[in-house]
Amino acid sequence: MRRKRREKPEDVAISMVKRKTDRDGFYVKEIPQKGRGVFAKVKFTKGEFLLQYAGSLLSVNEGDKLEEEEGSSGFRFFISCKGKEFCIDATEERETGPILGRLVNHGEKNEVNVKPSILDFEGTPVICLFALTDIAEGEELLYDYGVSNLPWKQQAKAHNENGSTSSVATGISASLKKDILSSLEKRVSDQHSELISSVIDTEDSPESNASTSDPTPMTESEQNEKESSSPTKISAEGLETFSLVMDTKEPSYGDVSTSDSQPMNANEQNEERSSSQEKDISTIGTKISSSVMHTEDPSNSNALNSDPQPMTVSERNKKGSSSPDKDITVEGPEICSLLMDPEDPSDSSALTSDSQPMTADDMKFAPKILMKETPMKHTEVSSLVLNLETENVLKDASQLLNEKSPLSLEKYMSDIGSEICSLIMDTEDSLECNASTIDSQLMTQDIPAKGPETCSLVMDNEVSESDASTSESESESSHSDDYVPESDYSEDGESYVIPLPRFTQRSGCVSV
Ligand SMILES: C[S@@+](CC[C@H](N)C(=O)[O-])C[C@H]1O[C@@H](n2cnc3c(N)ncnc32)[C@H](O)[C@@H]1O
Repeated sequence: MRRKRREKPEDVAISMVKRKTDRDGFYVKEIPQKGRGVFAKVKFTKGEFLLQYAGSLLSVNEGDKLEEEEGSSGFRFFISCKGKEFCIDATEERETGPILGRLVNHGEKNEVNVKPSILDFEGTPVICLFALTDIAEGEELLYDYGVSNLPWKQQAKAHNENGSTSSVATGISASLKKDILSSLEKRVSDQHSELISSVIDTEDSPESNASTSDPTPMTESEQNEKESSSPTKISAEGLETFSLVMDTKEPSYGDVSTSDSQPMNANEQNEERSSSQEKDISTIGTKISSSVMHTEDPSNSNALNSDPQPMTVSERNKKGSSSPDKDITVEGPEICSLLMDPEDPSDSSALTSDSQPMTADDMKFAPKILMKETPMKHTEVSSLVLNLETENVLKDASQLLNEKSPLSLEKYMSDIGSEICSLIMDTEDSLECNASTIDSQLMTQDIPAKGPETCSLVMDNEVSESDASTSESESESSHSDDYVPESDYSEDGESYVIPLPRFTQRSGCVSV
């Protein structure tokens, strides 16, 4: 008996296109980080027709216009068929018809199991997906979108390399960054109010004063000795010496406290201890976030209005050498200005018009956070990171405060300085990496516009090796069980198949 000849996959494809429906054997599942994906419910053999990528057929100009106006939807593919270019736009989510093809996700070279091809169906190009390998039950269908530097890849890479904070600043548009920033500002400010109330509560409670538990206030000579001693010794003394620890570690601020010729006497020391801890924590949050806000928005004049003791630089100077925070306070505007973009003259108004420099209390925490010079290059990013970190600082400081643990609080505050510096540097690295990503995406975007033959460049680079090695054997075995569509007119002269390299997506799948 003669064995029935197996139907050619492209004929199966055309008959499914005619029926305007998906074939059975697939299901859709949500995948973390990817959205929906299509999975095989049954086994499929290499070469089999799987699904149609159905959408509206547009001219390249129409597709380009939509890309420009709406950004990339992730569902617009620019293809070429018989020397002409088209766009198939599957952005619209349909209820009926072939709806699964558009949900197939991108896969890396080593994971792809699907091959897209373009068939000519009654003069109209259609994208059909064929099995590139045997596909097991439960396997996700994946094909190569033909776009290098896919945005989600960059984001995942940055996330892996730098941790979650960096990814916040990577791959996001300026407007999104602005939104994040303003929402962070709000959160920081809310958190700060919460912290203030918790500090007030803590101060009201007699047993809760962590600093008063210090049993041995220093004498004047002890205090003098302390001023010149090692960071380790100083840091063990208590919170008020925290700025000395930081100053010693950071030479450019060494004069802030070590030049202070008016050490505190024992009473002052005691008083300082009893009030400074909670106050420092609560005010530094406002100051840092306000500095960021001022830097971002010169018109924001009420950010520091709640400061109970604002003093101008000249007021500070008039206060005389008896003021232990004189030197520190004079430094305030300068430090704030580190956050400003030196190349943007409009920024200077933000702080020159601000008559409320940081106080000495603020400086105990501020120098390490503010002094890093790197952020001058990317004020916006720095502010973002500072906002994030301010929020974390406030949260953690609040927790430590609740734990009434001055030493751990001191250590924590000391640690965060360097963490923030490296975060800012990481973020800047990511930003640079992102800039080059955007460049390459723009290049990728330009390539297909130059003509059908250049469309293949993107795909060629990605799949040429594996594809070239299989295409010949595929052609040879085009009528065998292993049949995979080839790049020739079929026997009836109607259906037309273009191999992978002609299939490319014009731009990244996610708007950047
Ligand atoms: C053609 S759609 C695929 C279906 C999509 N997952 C959904 O739920 O609608 C392309 C979009 O899916 C996401 N995507 C596809 N492949 C991905 C991958 N490997 N990793 C992460 N996201 C992916 C991207 O958001 C891309 O813009």
